[in-house]
Amino acid sequence: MSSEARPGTPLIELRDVTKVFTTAGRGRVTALDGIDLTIEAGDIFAIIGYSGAGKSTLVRLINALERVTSGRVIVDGIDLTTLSERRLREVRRGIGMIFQQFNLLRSRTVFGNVAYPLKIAGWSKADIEKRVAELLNFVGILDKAWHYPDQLSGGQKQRVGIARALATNPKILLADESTSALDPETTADVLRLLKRVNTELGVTIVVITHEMEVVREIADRVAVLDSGRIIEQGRVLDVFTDPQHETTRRFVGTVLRDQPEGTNLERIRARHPGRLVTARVRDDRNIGAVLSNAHARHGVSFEIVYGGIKELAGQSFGGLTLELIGDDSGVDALIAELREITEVQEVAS
Ligand SMILES: Nc1ncnc2c1ncn2[C@@H]1O[C@H](COP(=O)(O)OP(=O)(O)OP(=O)(O)O)[C@@H](O)[C@H]1O
Repeated sequence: MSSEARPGTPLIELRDVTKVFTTAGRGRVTALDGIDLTIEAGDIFAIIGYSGAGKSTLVRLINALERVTSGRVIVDGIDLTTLSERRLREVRRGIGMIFQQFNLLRSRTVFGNVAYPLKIAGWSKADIEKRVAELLNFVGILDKAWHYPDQLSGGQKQRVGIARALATNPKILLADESTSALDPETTADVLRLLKRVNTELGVTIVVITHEMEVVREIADRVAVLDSGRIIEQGRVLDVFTDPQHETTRRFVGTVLRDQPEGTNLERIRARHPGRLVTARVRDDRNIGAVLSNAHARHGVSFEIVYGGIKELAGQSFGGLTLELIGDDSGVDALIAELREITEVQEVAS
């Protein structure tokens, strides 16, 4: 791999990639079907999908642990589909990887785990010591250098995993469900560390996840994978704001929880008999101005009955459910006015 990849230039490209497994029990399984994907240098790119969508297969094609059935995988300008096994091993050295279950060597200390890839790469003892100290300092566990993995918490183990993955200065870090085994607070710590890996070290990160919260926290761009196909991709803000596909809407819904459902909705209904609407809230859509004039203009008052607003790519984003109290024509007029600036959904009674 060349040593420089300029931000904004394509670093990982999949062109019309299909991967078919032939199995004894299920016959031919199409794990990936016509995938077109470009990941640019400097990005944190998330690939999200439910179990079986094809995420792991996609990762294994990027680090050349699997070969495509058809199509091309180009990493840093090199077409992996044409390379010999020996050359593929070299390419793999430029790609770090972290895992859900950390995959540390239990018989080695933290130092030994991080030193391992450097030994294999033939580094001198002095260089290894210097590099490992630097890495452990960066991930914040220098004081644990002589501990064994079993003596560490999940978050500390993943820090070791990150230090080990970065040891040989890879340009790309693949994070496969890297926070799925961690509690929410530790997840947030590890995601913050990955963000530093991206901004301070310039490493391009591909995050594989089934959790939209992870995408919201860390990613610049996202591709949604469903049954081996990419059904949607783009900037995280755009995908969250305007999801096109039902699967994407379900993922977005898991993060925002901004619309009342089920027993929540029943409880709200029992207390608020008026018409209920959910309005999309975004920094650039000032629904407050319309609502503050609602009584004067339409004879309608309102009560906020439910809401979920999150920070996303530096903006506030979410939904507010309002009970609108007034006669039907006034409420209709207010909804029409709100719809001029944002999406408004009437909650079915
Ligand atoms: N080596 C294999 N042999 C046969 N079928 C496979 C193989 N690897 C994956 N598959 C199949 O390909 C499809 C996609 O699997 P994959 O593991 O890539 O999905 P995933 O999104 O990573 O799911 P999970 O989150 O459960 O790991 C599934 O139907 C799976 O059974």
